[in-house]
Amino acid sequence: MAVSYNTADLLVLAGVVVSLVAVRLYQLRSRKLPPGPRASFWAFGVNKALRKKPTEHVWKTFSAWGKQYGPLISYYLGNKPVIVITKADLAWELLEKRGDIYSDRPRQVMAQELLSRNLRLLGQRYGERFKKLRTIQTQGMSGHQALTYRQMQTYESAVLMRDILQDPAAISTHIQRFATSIVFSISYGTRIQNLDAEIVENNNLAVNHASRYMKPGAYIADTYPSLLWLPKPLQWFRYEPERLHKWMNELYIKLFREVAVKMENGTVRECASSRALTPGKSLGLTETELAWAVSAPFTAGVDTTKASSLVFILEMLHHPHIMKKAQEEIDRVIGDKRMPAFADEDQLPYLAALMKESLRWIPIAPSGVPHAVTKDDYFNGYFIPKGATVFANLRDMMYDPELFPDPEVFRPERFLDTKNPRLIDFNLPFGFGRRICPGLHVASQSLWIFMARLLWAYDILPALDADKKPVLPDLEAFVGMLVVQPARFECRFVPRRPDVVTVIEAEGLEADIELKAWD
Ligand code: HEM
Repeated sequence: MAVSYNTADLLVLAGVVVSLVAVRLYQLRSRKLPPGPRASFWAFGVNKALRKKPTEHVWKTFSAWGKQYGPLISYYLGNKPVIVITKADLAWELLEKRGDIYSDRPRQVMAQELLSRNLRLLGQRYGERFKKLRTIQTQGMSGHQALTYRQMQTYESAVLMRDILQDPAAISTHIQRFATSIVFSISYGTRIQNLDAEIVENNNLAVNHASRYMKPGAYIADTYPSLLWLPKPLQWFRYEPERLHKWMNELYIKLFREVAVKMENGTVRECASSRALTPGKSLGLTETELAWAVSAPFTAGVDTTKASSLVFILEMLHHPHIMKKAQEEIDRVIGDKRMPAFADEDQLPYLAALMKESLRWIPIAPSGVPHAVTKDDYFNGYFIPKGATVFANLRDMMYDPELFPDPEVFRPERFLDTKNPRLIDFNLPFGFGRRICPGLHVASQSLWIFMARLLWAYDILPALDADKKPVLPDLEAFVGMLVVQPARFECRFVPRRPDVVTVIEAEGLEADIELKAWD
């Protein structure tokens, strides 16, 4: 039945809309948002401090604002309120304890809606689909499940130590291969021997596109989503992400279907894809949703592991006395006839503390990954409006003198002496609440075995200049946006004893044989 409206109906409708908008604007103006910079009218709501240098790391701006306005800050991006938290206890209070309303991600027109069609977990809006996609991750990477990857991580780290021996200058590439192979084995049951493989290049490209589109304030459609009301042919900004989406979709589905074929042939190695393809385990998700779900470890797990490993090397170059102390512990427990293994973990408390301090001193996700709030909320007398983006500026939290006295000092002992359960079980680098990094157990295992074996095998020494003087890499030179890593630097890896080489070669050979099961 056709419905017709008369002028009076339309006027009433317009009146209701205008009243609702007016009430909302009144609420936003009259309720007290946390303090912070306010953009001028002529800045069209885009804060000038963030506009000036779009490539500058936002955590630095947030940090400066924290000093000026306090630990809870607000500003506007377009007409969207953004909250920034710079103290961990406030973040735990909001993002963890009130996780039922602080677990959304901000609306991302470019990265999530156009490029990923709401399929990528990292930017996934909170809701039923998120819960299912997240379950796929937690099932595949829980603390318990992560234990089953230790064997593969042990062998991959043996290969990594041998790669460093053979070509130390290519350390960054070796670590990337190590990290890539681990996440690929977890997702698809297949290892990666060579980064030149087309499938790796394509996945890297997909990740690069995703992080490019996630940059806050970089795209006008993110600041002004109302541009989506334009007729489609006039939405110039959607063509490229939509074209890339099609390509990414084909990539992820192809990888997923290859596992299905292996399952039919009985040649599959258990992995996230095979579990998702097992009858009764798909949680009612479509093939496309599952294919994107199992791709998540690649998106979020390669750059992060690589960045943390490079950061560790950088920190050891700047703190040789701490490297020595950790090596003394390792030598005492392990000796020189074999490399450290996961079974030694409990006997290496200093190494465990060193790993935590390494993640604290240079957090590789310095401004965290933004959450969003799904209901109006009040905190400490401030109003936090529904829909606000919420950044937890991890870099500030790691340098909070109340939590970490003398925060500028690199001192692993702070994690040995502590009785604070938050520092004993230190997952602050991995985020908060229902969005906490689901890969944290896998990542911690990769980092632990890498650090243990690297320190057992090598002295990490600065590069030498033409006059044979040591050159320390710059601690301020970092590249990246959401995840940052040290700008390219040079250093030397010197085998600590002649028999180290023999052990590395023998364990490398054994790893080659054992890893054939993942080929
Ligand atoms: C040292 C290495 C790593 C660090 C520091 C790290 C850190 C983080 C952080 C801060 C978040 C956002 C949490 C939040 O929103 O509150 C995150 C999310 C995520 N991480 Fe990691 N991560 C690491 C390694 C990994 C690895 C190895 C994997 C997979 C194997 C992984 C998979 C993910 C996924 C899938 C998400 C998105 C979760 C969601 O949005 O619900 N991460 N990570």
